Amino acid sequence: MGKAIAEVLADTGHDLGGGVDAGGDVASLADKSEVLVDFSAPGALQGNLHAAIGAGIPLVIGTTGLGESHHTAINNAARAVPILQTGNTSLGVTLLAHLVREAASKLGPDWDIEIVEMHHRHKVDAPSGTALLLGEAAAQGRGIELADNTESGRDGHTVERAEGAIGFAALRGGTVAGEHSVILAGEQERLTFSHSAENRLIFARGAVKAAEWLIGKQAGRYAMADVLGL
Ligand SMILES: NC(=O)C1=CN([C@@H]2O[C@H](COP(=O)(O)OP(=O)(O)OC[C@H]3O[C@@H](n4cnc5c(N)ncnc54)[C@H](OP(=O)(O)O)[C@@H]3O)[C@@H](O)[C@H]2O)C=CC1
Ligand SMILES: O=C(O)C1=N[C@H](C(=O)O)C[C@H](O)C1
Repeated sequence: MGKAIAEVLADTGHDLGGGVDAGGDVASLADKSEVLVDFSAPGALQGNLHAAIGAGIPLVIGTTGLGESHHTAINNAARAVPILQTGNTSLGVTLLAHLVREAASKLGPDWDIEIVEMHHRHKVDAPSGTALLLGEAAAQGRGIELADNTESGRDGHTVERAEGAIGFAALRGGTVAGEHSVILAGEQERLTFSHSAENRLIFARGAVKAAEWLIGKQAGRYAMADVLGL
């Protein structure tokens, strides 16, 4: 993603302050930057939050595989600086989440919701951040807590799917940039909402747009839907 963002920045005329890999000096980078963009690994989050707060600059977080403690740390840091965190920076997925929330709010709990995703062989986290974002949108539409209604990886199950559950299935292979489908399965009918990322540049473009939008905002936690006015 670092390379994709550098490519987009070159096209938009922004200056790239630099980049850090694991063990890099993110605090020094933040000190000479207007905004930080994080596509790395959950282990880098704490250092990135400290760097953004230390420099008093906004932070865009695209890193996935975040757990509850990471989200608590983001919420705390967002009291000091503006932070936008999202499992997917693309325009298409942001709109898709909006549509899924709407559909789930209109259809009753007898419509089972399953989320299927496929990514390249190098991806380490599952389900993807996007799948979780879409699951969260479906749960919000349905008025339930995702954490209490998730079925993920049914290997070894000998029971029926739990009523009202939101199911997740993850496939990995090849060079797939990102495929997501949300299936709403009712009695004798089925609705499928899908998004296909043909290239990683869509995520980079969205991240740059988010960074541009975040500069000058008040401290707080933001999402891609705020950038797109959804
Ligand atoms: N929100 C979105 O729209 C998208 C999110 N992503 C997410 O972004 C993340 C990165 O994806 P991708 O670019 O494919 O991954 P890569 O593995 O290609 O790159 C990760 C980069 O982060 C660096 N890194 C790893 N750990 C740390 C650390 N502790 N401190 C600082 N840097 C670190 C790595 O450095 P080194 O090489 O030294 O290990 C590497 O440069 C993933 O979580 C992915 O799911 C990806 C695409 C879109
Ligand atoms: O790791 C990736 O490649 C991607 N990660 C994000 C995710 O976890 O959903 C976004 C996109 O699907 C690509």
